[in-house]
Formats: sequence, C-alpha cells, structure tokens
Amino acid sequence: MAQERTARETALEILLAVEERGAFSNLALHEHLDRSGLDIRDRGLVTELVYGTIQRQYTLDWILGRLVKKGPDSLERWVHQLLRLGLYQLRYLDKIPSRAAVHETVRIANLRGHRGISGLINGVLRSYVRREREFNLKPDGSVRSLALVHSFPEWMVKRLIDSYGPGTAADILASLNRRPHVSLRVNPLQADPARVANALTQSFPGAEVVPSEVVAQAFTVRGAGNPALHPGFARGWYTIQDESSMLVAEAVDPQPGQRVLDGCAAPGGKTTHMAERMGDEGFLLACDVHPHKVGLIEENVRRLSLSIVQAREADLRSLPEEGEDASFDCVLLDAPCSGWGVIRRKPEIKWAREAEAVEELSRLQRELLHAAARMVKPGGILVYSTCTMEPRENEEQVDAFLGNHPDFTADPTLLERFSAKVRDQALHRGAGIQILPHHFESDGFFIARMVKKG
Ligand SMILES: C[S@@+](CC[C@H](N)C(=O)[O-])C[C@H]1O[C@@H](n2cnc3c(N)ncnc32)[C@H](O)[C@@H]1O
Repeated sequence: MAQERTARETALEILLAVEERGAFSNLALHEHLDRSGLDIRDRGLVTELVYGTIQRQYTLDWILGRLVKKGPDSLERWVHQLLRLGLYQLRYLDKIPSRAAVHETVRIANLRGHRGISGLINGVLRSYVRREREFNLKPDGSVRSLALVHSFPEWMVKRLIDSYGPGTAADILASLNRRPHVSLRVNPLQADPARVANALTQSFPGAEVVPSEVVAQAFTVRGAGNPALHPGFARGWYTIQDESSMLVAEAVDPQPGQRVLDGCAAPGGKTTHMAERMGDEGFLLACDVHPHKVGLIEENVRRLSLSIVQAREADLRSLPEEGEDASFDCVLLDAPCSGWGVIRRKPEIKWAREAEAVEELSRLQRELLHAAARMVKPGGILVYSTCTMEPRENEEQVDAFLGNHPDFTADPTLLERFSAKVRDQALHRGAGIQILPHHFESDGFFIARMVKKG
C-alpha cells in the first residue's frame, strides 16, 4: 500500500516536470524512476499513469470543464494535474477500484495543500463517478468527436483526415494511444541473433523474444523489463530501436568500403546500424548540430565497438569541409520533424506543437535537403526520412526537392530493399514509403531514396 502511494506521488511529480520544465516524458520518467526505489510493479504503474494522463489530457480536460465550476484552467497547476491523474484512473484503468483512486488522489491533495483543495478534488472525482454515463463518447465522423474520443488536438486530427481519410485517421489515432512494444536489432559484428534471444529469455523468464516480421536481424520483446539493463546491451550485442526506424538503414543499404554521411545523426541509432551493415569497413561521418548530442553518438559507437564512425559537431548546412563536397556514396538525412509517428512514446508532442510548427520545420527540412544533396557524389544515393505522417514534411517535401534538383531522380529499387510485409502494407508515396503506426504497431515513418545522376 505504502509503495502504491509513492507511485502516484512520483507520477504527479513527473507530470509537473513535463508541464513546467517542458521535459520529455520518457526522459523524465527514467530520471525519476531511477532514484525512486520503487519495485517493478510500481514502476509499471507510474509509467502507465504518466503516459496515460498525458495522452488523454484533452478528453480529461473536457470532462473537468464540466465538473469544475470555473474550469480547470482556473486551478493551480499541481491541482489541475492531480485531478487529471485521478480522473485518468477512474476513466481508463479498470484494475484500480474507483474508491482507491479517489482516496489516493485526495490523500495526495492533503499532503500538498489545504483542506479546501482536498475537498474540491474529492467533490469533482465523486461527481464524475456518479455522472460517468454523461461522458460516454461516440465518434460521429466529425473532427471534434474523433479529437475527443482519442484525445488529440483538433488541428492534428483535421490534418490526418485530410491526408488519409476519416477511417485511416481513426486507425492512426487509436494506434498512437496503444503502448509501444520494445524491439531490438542485433549487432552482427558482436553477437549471433539466436544467442541474444536465448540470453534474454534466460535472464527474464516468461519474456517473449520473437523475430521481427518487419526487419531482418531484429526481435520484438515483451515482458523482459528493460533490455538495456541486461549485460548483453553493455557488451554491444544489440541496440534498442523501433522497427520502422531500422528500415531507414535498409533503405540506404550502404556497402562495406563506402563513404557515408549521416547528416542529422544523434543519438546515432541509424549511424551505428549503417556501420554494422557495412561490416565496420569504410568511412561514416556522423554530424549533429547539438554539441551535447554528439557525445551520445560517440557513446553508442564505443558500446558497439565500431571503428569507422567519425562524430562531428556541425550544422549540416555549413558543410562541406575541404575535399568533402560531392564525395559521399550515400547520404542520409533523418530530418528533425513534427514527430507525430512517435507520439506513442512521447505523448506530450501532441500538446507542445502548433500547426505553424509544421511550416517552420518544413522550411528547415528544405534547407537540410539542399545541403545534403551537395554532399552526394555523382551516381550516389540520398535517403530522406522523418518520423511523421505529415505529407508536407514527407512526399510533398521530396516532390518539391526533385522538382528543384533535376540531377536527382526517385530510385525505383527502393521497395526491393524491404521485407514482403513492408512492401505490401506501407503506402507508396512518390519516391518514398509511408509507414503508418497501425501497420506494424511501430513508429510512423516516411523514407524516400533518390539517386544522383552519374
Ligand atoms: C530525428 S533526429 C535524428 C535521429 C538519429 N538519426 C538517430 O537515428 O538516432 C534529428 C537530429 O537532427 C539534429 N539537427 C537539427 N538541425 C540540424 C542541423 N542544422 N544540422 C545537423 N543536425 C541537426 C538534431 O539535433 C537531432 O539530433
């Protein structure tokens, strides 16, 4: 019981950190959980409460708007977050009895505030329990109803409907509310896939380690806690990475001995994947504009015992340095983007970004693409990827690029590089493919491959 109370208090602290400091929920979770002393069950509960409360914020606030006299925005921040947290448990967590959810929420209010506040919280949550039926939501095909049912901002729902139609938009939204599974890719230079699977199953009895149907040399893992805590991770046997993300190195398909540039590389998930595929032979320049992130690339490169990667702090737009112009066989631009495809892991993305951000990002991507193109040698390859489903950042961006760069063409061999499952299910969009989150329950991703005329 004492531990369960701590789990809810920890969840509230994390929610406040995400709201007040603009912290990423996944990083704030790790940071707080590492020093919490909570057992594995309670860590699971904190994770569920934090992700769930952020995810369902729009729906929760709509309900609170009907239960709090002056509206939830009139409340102090911590009181507002605590109400969301309590209401989330009442509405979405069947395993927690209503009485326990109300009692625990009021108890935290007593610890942090005066009697008036705990009285208010008690009153609001109890009236929700009494009036729950009033808040049954059914989608009627309108933007507003989809936004309320799935808890997404209306502008984002509208964009998804405009791009994919109402049925697919609803599939995307529902999928982004489901918990992500863990997937990992084996480093063939350090370990054998079967040995990795065995080691994980032995260390985590009951864990399901299943070969990925989406990418080669990868596994999906369920019930193994955090595979980064297994000694095999530190030994460089594998990297934890989303399956869609792994498809990017498959699309680049760099060969041993080639010169490769990763223009937006940190923390190095795709850099290290490409170096592994090259058999650690050749040269791979990995740039990132943020100095603190360059260290993350180096850390991953060291852990995986790779030798061909040179990590450099640089704005891709300010390259090339001497002799580098048009000298790379393959250039990858994994561009900064709106990140809608990873909302499952970072649900705060829904609330932090406005429609205008897409326009700003789209401008930056255009400049980065132009800069990346300069670095490709004649006959070389340019791959552009994002973790979003927003066409303006994806196929429209690539179409415009090809229109302005007649020395590049869409590579007709792109699809051959993927598994049959990807070829069949992904949407084919001009020079690229669009993976939607419900295709494989992985991140939403766009990947295009272009060739520079020789
Ligand atoms: C989508 S993330 C890259 C993820 C990385 N490819 C991976 O797989 O681990 C985009 C990266 O672009 C970097 N970035 C943003 N603007 C940049 C610029 N002008 N030049 C180089 N890197 C930039 C960001 O710091 C961020 O790390």
